[in-house]
Formats: sequence, C-alpha cells, structure tokens
Amino acid sequence: MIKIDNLTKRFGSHISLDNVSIQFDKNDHIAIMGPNGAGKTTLIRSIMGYYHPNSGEVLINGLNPIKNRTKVLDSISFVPQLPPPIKLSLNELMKYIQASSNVDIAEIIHYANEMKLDINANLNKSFFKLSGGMKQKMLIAISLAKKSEIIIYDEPTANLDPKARDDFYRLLEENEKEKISLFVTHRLDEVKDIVNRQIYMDLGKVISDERVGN
Ligand SMILES: Nc1ncnc2c1ncn2[C@@H]1O[C@H](COP(=O)(O)OP(=O)(O)OP(=O)(O)O)[C@@H](O)[C@H]1O
Repeated sequence: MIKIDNLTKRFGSHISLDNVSIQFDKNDHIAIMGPNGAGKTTLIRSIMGYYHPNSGEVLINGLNPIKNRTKVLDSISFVPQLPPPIKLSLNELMKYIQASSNVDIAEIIHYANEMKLDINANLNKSFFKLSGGMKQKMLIAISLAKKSEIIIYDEPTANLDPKARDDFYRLLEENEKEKISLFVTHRLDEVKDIVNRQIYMDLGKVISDERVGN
C-alpha cells in the first residue's frame, strides 16, 4: 500500500507538491495525468524516496522510502520517461540486475522476446547504443521480470511504435493482478483499458480522483 499524507515538496520558492494526501491499494491501476509541470514526476519520485519532503509523509507498506530505500525499491519496478545512460552491454546489465535485484535473466529474455526485442542479437551491445525504442523495450522487460508489487511507468511508450505499444499493454494486463500500477501519461486513450482509477493533477495538487470501469 502507498500512503501519502499532507505531502508538500518545494524547490526553492516553487511548490511542486502542495499538501497532497492520497492512497493507492493493491489492484489500483492508476493513470496520473495533468499538464507539464503539474507535479506528477515529483509525486512518483517522492514515492521512491528521491526527495526529502518539506512536510508530510510517504509510507510504502508502512515503510518510509527515504529511511528504507533499499527495501522499498525492492518492491518497485520503475521505467522512467528518459532511459538512463547505461554503458553496460545488455549481457552485463542483465547479470548486474540478477545479482543486485535477484531478477531471473531467463524472465528478462522472455519479456524482451514478447516485446520483439532480440536480446541475443544485441548481447554485447552497450545499452547506451540501442535505439530509443529498444532501450524502452529492455527497461520494460526488466520491469516485468522483476515481478514487483508496485510498478511505475513515467510515459513509457513515448518511443514505442504502435505494435510495441500493443505488446506492452497486453503484457501489463497479464501482469498487473494483485499489484499497484501507476502510469504517468498524457495519453489517456492508450491506458484507459488497463486503468481503474484516473487522477488529474495541476499546480501540485490532486484536482480529481475517479474510479472508472474495469
Ligand atoms: N529537481 C528539481 N529542481 C527544481 N525544480 C524542480 C525539480 N523537479 C521538478 N521541479 C519543478 O517542479 C514542478 C513540477 O515538475 P514535475 O516534473 O513534477 O512535473 P510533471 O507533472 O511531471 O511535468 P511533465 O508533464 O512536464 O513531465 C515544475 O515546475 C518543475 O520545474
């Protein structure tokens, strides 16, 4: 469970999150929407313990994500808006993830195949040198292989072609049971079939929070 109580985060004099209180429970699949600068990324980064709040609290299964960073991040899969500049080859990256997060390499390869990313043909290629869409596919494959109870995607389909988007949403649908999934998105039409809650943010506040279909 993710519990956010009266969370305020300022950068200088700018308020990015303004006294936000919200809770996400198992089987909540949420689209977080809102204009550029609304505070969506600041909210998900706060969930992952990146920021010290100015006031308020975040608890992930009862744990403070700043004080218990490793334990909390173990329960979260995150795919960022922009892939990080990882220099490791795909082979090295998978070995690193297996060692650090106990993720089965065979599972990563399975989900990469499902996303039509041929890992074997690119094993010795640096992640950094993959195309934007291939990077995104690799990160998605890792996020699904990790089998975390919380999955967070910040605009993950921006670099994906339409077929890859369909593959991604099909895989998510198959994998989101008993989990919390959070999608930061500007394209509700894409996620509307896999979410059951739609949140709209603006100026650091949650403006609306609606349960929908599914
Ligand atoms: N590290 C930071 N330092 C200073 N200001 C920041 C920082 N991170 C975010 N902000 C500011 O906080 C506000 C909210 O940013 P945030 O990235 O959370 O918005 P967003 O809703 O994710 O926007 P977008 O749709 O453009 O990704 C913006 O005004 C941004 O400039």
